[in-house]
Amino acid sequence: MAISAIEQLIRERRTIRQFNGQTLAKETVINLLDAAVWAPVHSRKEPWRFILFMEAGRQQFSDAVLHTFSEDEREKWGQKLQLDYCERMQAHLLIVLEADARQRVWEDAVGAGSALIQNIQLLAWEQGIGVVWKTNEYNFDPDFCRLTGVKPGERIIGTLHLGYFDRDKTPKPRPRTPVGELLTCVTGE
Ligand SMILES: Cc1cc2nc3c(=O)[nH]c(=O)nc-3n(C[C@H](O)[C@H](O)[C@H](O)COP(=O)(O)O)c2cc1C
Repeated sequence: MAISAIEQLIRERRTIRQFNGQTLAKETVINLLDAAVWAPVHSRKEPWRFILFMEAGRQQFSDAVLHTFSEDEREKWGQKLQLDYCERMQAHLLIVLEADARQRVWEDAVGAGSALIQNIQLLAWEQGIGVVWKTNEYNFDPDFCRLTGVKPGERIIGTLHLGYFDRDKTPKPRPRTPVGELLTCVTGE
């Protein structure tokens, strides 16, 4: 049986960590976000906001990451970071949620935010744009938050790096467990 376009997209999408530096337009990223917000949300108020670093603004993001590094790490990784974050990657997008001490409210917000992130990843992939979704330690660093404009009371649930990539360098998929090994099916028979 032929698979649908959306199934193919879901199966083919891969996390991209190596970008080729081809210019990505700001409008393209905004259009991705504009569609991605149609993710399911279990609250009256959408729980998210976004901080986007592109073009010369990438330097601010890169500097904020560098700020969280030790002297040794800066020495070792500084140059590569500059190349990756300010030249090869085209956009850094922070997905920010309002923190909430109530477990259910928070988990609903993270669930909705995760659905939104997958929407972005799939829509981007469809256009040949690669994405890596990162949850680095720096997401929890108050200095990093301050330097990137994340407000007190907000939490970053994902940093997305976006950009074009060379198709022939698409990573091989990590195998998934066959569903038969994961599924308990109750049919009442
Ligand atoms: C919640 C979450 C956090 C992730 N954080 C990172 C990360 O910090 N660094 C990274 O390189 N990849 C990260 N990834 C990407 C996964 O490593 C990737 O999805 C996984 O290797 C499967 O590869 P695929 O997306 O190509 O199927 C994250 C993915 C998810 C869902």
